[in-house]
Amino acid sequence: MKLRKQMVAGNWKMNGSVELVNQIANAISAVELDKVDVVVFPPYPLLNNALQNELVVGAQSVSEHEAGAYTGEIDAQLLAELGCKYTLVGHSERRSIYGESDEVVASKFQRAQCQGLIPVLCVGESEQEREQNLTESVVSRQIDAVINKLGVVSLVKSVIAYEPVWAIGTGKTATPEQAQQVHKFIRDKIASLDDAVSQSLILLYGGSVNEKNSELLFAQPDIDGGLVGGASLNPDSFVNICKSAQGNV
Ligand SMILES: O=C[C@H](O)COP(=O)(O)O
Repeated sequence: MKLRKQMVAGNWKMNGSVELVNQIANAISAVELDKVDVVVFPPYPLLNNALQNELVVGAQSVSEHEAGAYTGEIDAQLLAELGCKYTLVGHSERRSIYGESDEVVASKFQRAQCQGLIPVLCVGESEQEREQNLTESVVSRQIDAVINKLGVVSLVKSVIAYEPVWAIGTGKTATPEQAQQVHKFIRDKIASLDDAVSQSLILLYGGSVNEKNSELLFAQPDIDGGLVGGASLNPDSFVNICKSAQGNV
């Protein structure tokens, strides 16, 4: 039994359709939403459809800037006005493909919170960094960028998703023990600064989560659910993953 309410988030990345929004909305009615928070992160053009279907919704990224001359960027204020509750910040694809630095990610985190959005801060090491035993220092550095800018209390209204880069979209999931080890490291690190913040913080695991491995991953004491990519595009799989989280509460 866990005290923290579990959470399962589906990051659709640059996938999905109006039809998929409808299918997911129908499928989710089978989940006990008092036990697990279910959130979908569709591409921006589908946010409104998802909201109309009464899904809890987040954006996949957000601008660090206030509204203005930033062609192609999306303002946190507008996302909040639309009805989004969450936004991802620092997903590894944003860091590696679009060059988002720890500092930019921390600014996005700040801008999101200023507008009442809950940032889901994504952290995780590459395969090479894991082989060099740098997992803890990489994850620490990524989290410290936020703590140093905004203080540990800023984590109260946030979620952290540990997503080892080598497990994203590869089918190579971290074992429950590997994932738990890093989640415990993160929780202990934050506890050393503020125990209450640490104990209430939702920590998600992401990286090739599917309906076969989710139950064991989510059963780990410091894993509070998952950030699911590929498997969140299949309504049956996504619902089964959500159901595997609801059993822990
Ligand atoms: O945000 C989700 C992660 O990138 C995981 O994606 P994946 O489940 O397809 O490995």
